Amino acid sequence: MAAVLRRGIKFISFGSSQVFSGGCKHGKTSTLSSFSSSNRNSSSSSKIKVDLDSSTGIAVMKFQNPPVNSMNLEFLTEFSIGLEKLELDKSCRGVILTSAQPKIFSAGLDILDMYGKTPEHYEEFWRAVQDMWLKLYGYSKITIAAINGSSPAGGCLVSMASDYRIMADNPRYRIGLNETQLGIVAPFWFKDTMVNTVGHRTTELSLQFGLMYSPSDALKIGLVDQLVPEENILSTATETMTKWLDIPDHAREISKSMLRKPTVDRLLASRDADIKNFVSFIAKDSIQKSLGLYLTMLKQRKV
Ligand SMILES: CCCCC/C=C/C(=O)SCCNC(=O)CCNC(=O)[C@H](O)C(C)(C)COP(=O)(O)OP(=O)(O)OC[C@H]1O[C@@H](n2cnc3c(N)ncnc32)[C@H](O)[C@@H]1OP(=O)(O)O
Repeated sequence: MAAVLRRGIKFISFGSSQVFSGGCKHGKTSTLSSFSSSNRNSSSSSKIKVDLDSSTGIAVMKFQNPPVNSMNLEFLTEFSIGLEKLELDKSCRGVILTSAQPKIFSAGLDILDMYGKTPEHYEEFWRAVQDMWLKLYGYSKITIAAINGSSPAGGCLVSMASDYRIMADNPRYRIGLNETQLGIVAPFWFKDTMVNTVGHRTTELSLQFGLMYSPSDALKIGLVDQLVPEENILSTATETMTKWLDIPDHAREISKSMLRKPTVDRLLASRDADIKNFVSFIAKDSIQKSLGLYLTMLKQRKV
C-alpha cells in the first residue's frame, strides 16, 4: 500500500504520459455589491480574488488558498458564489480562472475534508463539490482556465469544466485525474467531463491508472488546448477571451448548452444518490486508511 501511495506522490513515466504519485453586452456598472463604479472592479473574498474589467467584460478569478489552493468547503462555497455573482452581472461576459499561488493551479479537493470527518460533514462537502461543478460546467458565460501550475484531480476537473484551457509550458507541471493513485474513485460526472474532453479510450487509461500528464502530453491528448510560456499565460488568456467575445453570446450559449446539458442533467437527476454513494464510500475504513497513508506520504515528501 505504501508503495502504491508513494507512487501517487511522485511522477513515474508511463508511456508518453506520466503517473503522478504524489448574452449580455458590455455594461458600465456591476451588480456586485463589493464592486466600485469604475471600469475595473475588484472583490476579494478570503480565498478567491475577483477582478472584473467592465469595459472589456472580462473577469479574472484568482485562487488564493495557500499553500496549494486545495478546495475545501469554504473555497468551494466562495467559488460557486463568485461564479454565480459574475453570471448575474451584465457587465461580465467571460471569466478567466487562474491561481495566485506559484507553481500550483489547484491541488484538487482538500483531502482533509474527506478524512476523519462525520457523515454530515462529508455530505455537506460533497454537495459543495457538486454545486461548484454544476455551476461551472453549465455556466452560461465563457470560461477560460489559465493553468499556471500543477492541477491534479479536482484541479483538473475545474480546468476541464472550462470552455478553453491554456497551460503554462513548464515540464515540471502535471495535470490529470489521479484519484486511483489515492485509492479513491472519481465519480461518474468527473468521468463524463473527461470523456467529453478527451474521448472514451483516453479516459479509460487515464482514470484507471490515475495518469498525470506533462503539459506537452496534455496538449497531445487534448486535455489542454494551448501551451504558452508561463509569463504570458494571463495575457494569452485575455487575448483568447477577446476572440471568444466576438461570437454573439446567445448563439455561443445555446451551442454550449446543447453540448453540456445532457451531462449536467445526469447529475441533477441523481444528486442525492451520488451524495449517498460518496458518504458511504469515503467513510469506509479501508478508504480512510488509504487517505491517511496518502496524507502521511504527502507530508513525508518534505523532509
Ligand atoms: C469518492 C471520492 C472521489 C473524490 C474525488 C477526489 C478529487 C480530489 O481532488 S482528491 C485530491 C487529489 N490531490 C492530490 O493528489 C494532490 C496532492 N498534492 C500534491 O501532489 C502536491 O501537494 C502538489 C503537487 C499539489 C504541490 O506540491 P508541493 O508544492 O511540493 O507542496 P506540498 O506537497 O509540500 O504540499 C504543501 C502542503 O499542502 C498539503 N496538501 C497538498 N495537497 C493537498 C490536498 N489535496 N488536500 C489537502 N492538503 C494538501 C500537503 O500535505 C502539505 O501540507 P503540510 O505538510 O501540512 O504543509
